[in-house]
Amino acid sequence: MGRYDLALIGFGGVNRALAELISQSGERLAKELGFALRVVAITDLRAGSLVDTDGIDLAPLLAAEPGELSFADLAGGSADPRNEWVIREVPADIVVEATFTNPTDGEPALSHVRWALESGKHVCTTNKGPVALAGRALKQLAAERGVSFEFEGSVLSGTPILRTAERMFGGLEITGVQGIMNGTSNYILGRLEEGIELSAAIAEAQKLGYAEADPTADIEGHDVQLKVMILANEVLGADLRREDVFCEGISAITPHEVQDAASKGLRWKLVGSATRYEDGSIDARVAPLALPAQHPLAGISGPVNAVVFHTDLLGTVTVSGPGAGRIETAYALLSDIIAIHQRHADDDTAPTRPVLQETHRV
Ligand SMILES: NC(=O)C1=CN([C@@H]2O[C@H](COP(=O)(O)OP(=O)(O)OC[C@H]3O[C@@H](n4cnc5c(N)ncnc54)[C@H](O)[C@@H]3O)[C@@H](O)[C@H]2O)C=CC1
Ligand SMILES: N[C@@H](CC=O)C(=O)O
Repeated sequence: MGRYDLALIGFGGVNRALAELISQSGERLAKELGFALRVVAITDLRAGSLVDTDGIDLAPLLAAEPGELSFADLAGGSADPRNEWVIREVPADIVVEATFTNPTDGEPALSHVRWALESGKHVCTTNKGPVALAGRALKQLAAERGVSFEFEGSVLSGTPILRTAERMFGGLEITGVQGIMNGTSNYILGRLEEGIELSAAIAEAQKLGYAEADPTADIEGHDVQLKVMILANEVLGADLRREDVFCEGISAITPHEVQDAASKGLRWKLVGSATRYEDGSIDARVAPLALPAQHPLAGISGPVNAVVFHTDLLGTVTVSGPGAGRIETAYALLSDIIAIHQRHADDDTAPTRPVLQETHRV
């Protein structure tokens, strides 16, 4: 049976959940999927870096409280994340990028992805920054190096919206997308409706693992802005920059407004949309809307998200499922790894790496 060696960049909620999945269910998954997974490197801003090309023993790391983890005193460990060295030099097959999303310039995640692709390694990421701001260039780089760049978790977490559109909508013309694409703000709007204060609702979303490290991105709509860019670029063939997407968040909406709307049968939702017009122009925006109960997005509650695709032959098609959550997003990474396997398992031109044991090949 083949095996993929992984380098995890960022060891917060999502990559820890992936490590847990590998540690607890690795054998079952290997039987089902036909390949094993092993973690050979982890880097984290706070914990440092840890490398073991024979495979890191994940159980003791997962037993430690996230805030207390330090790799400095472990064999193969350092207090320094050494991201570039780890990404370029450690013989991993797949680099799994799950550091903070930076909506302004995508860094440093953008560099992490670029270094990995330049080194001939596959990349999967849940980080929206590199995908939204440089997706086209990164896909080009991946194609040149004969590797994959996968990012299913960048929109709707583990709900396979990008792959559904790519693989299942052949022959359809998609003219627009409209959706609830942020679990945190949707969860918060629901809690405001129940009478919870904004600050308390944000704290809950953080504890549940839905919110960004800086929840401003969730509240002010920047997270959805990136997701609209990704969807429009992937599904509508657009090439949007951030300034092309109008953005207004939910920070100005009061609990009273949410409750008042609910009493009139309306639900406030943070809606992202992109519409392609006949002249080829695209209108893309993020804004809170008070939706009537019969709208397909009005009943989407909590961290659940949904996207309505407008198509020529089917009318509207709605995909709905988890939009945030550590385990749900780790599943997106697993689905990316499966996609890499499906695409490359038969490659006889696997990229060469500096230190490559035969067992690293799949
Ligand atoms: N949590 C969720 O529901 C979802 C998260 N995402 C995205 O996935 C990524 C990870 O999310 P979480 O794990 O929830 O975030 P998190 O904040 O729990 O973890 C991020 C980790 O990255 C580390 N980090 C930050 N900068 C680093 C650097 N330069 N080098 C090494 N490590 C670095 C931090 O120390 C932290 O441990 C984010 O980009 C987020 O936007 C995407 C979909 C859903
Ligand atoms: N903070 C984001 C996480 C997923 O992208 C959200 O709440 O949707």
